[in-house]
Amino acid sequence: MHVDIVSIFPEYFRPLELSLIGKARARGVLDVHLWDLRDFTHDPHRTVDDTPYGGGPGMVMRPEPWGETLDAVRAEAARLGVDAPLLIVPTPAGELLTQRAAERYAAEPWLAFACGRYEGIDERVLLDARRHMRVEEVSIGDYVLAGGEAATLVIVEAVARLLPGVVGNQASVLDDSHAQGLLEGPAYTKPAVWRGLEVPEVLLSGNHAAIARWRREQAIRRTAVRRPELLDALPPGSLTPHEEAL
Ligand SMILES: COc1ccc2nc(C(=O)O)sc2c1
Repeated sequence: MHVDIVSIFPEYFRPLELSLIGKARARGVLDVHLWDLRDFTHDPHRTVDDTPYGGGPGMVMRPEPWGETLDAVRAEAARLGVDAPLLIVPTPAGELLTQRAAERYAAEPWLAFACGRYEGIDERVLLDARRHMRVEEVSIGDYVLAGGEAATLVIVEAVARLLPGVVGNQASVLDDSHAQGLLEGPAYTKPAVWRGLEVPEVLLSGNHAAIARWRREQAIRRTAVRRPELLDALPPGSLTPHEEAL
């Protein structure tokens, strides 16, 4: 997968050189190209923002540098044989990111991210981008960040870990919270007793069927308490009558 990230803070993405994603990049599973928006300005101060039409607080990101940068991103994608990357624009006004969306993004050959700052990007940038690319406006939660960079890091990590070969044990990806529409239950490791706290006996029993049953029940109970709406969203018949009663 190829990922383009446009930002005025490309150094914000140093974390993508570390750990799982850094290793995936070193192995060629993932290719990340950072674009500095200021490289596509033409004034001495490399200006990327201006006051909002209609007044109001803060500044809005100017359309010209964005238009030129996204043209360059598209040209690079075309040069490498991709007719149009999916452009993801993190914004508080976006659709909420879900695991299903991350799975959909993981199937794309090429993702581009437009990281806004200030009060956002001139709307015409998105309108123009939609003439040439699929564009999705995405939020990572019901809170507001200072810009799209942190959200882009979250989305890239949620997507990259789904790519084959990135996470060593692919089975662990399938059992993660939200992977099956449920929250993960509690996990334990050695020692069997720590500060007087014991590991649940079933996990020491070696009875794999009982362990699997216990883990699923724990996941259902935790989901029912913390995120009941996820249970409501499960496909009909996902829970047995016994599990429904938990
Ligand atoms: C100006 O660009 C921004 C500002 C805040 C913000 N908050 C996000 C979120 O997903 O919470 S994405 C995002 C982009």
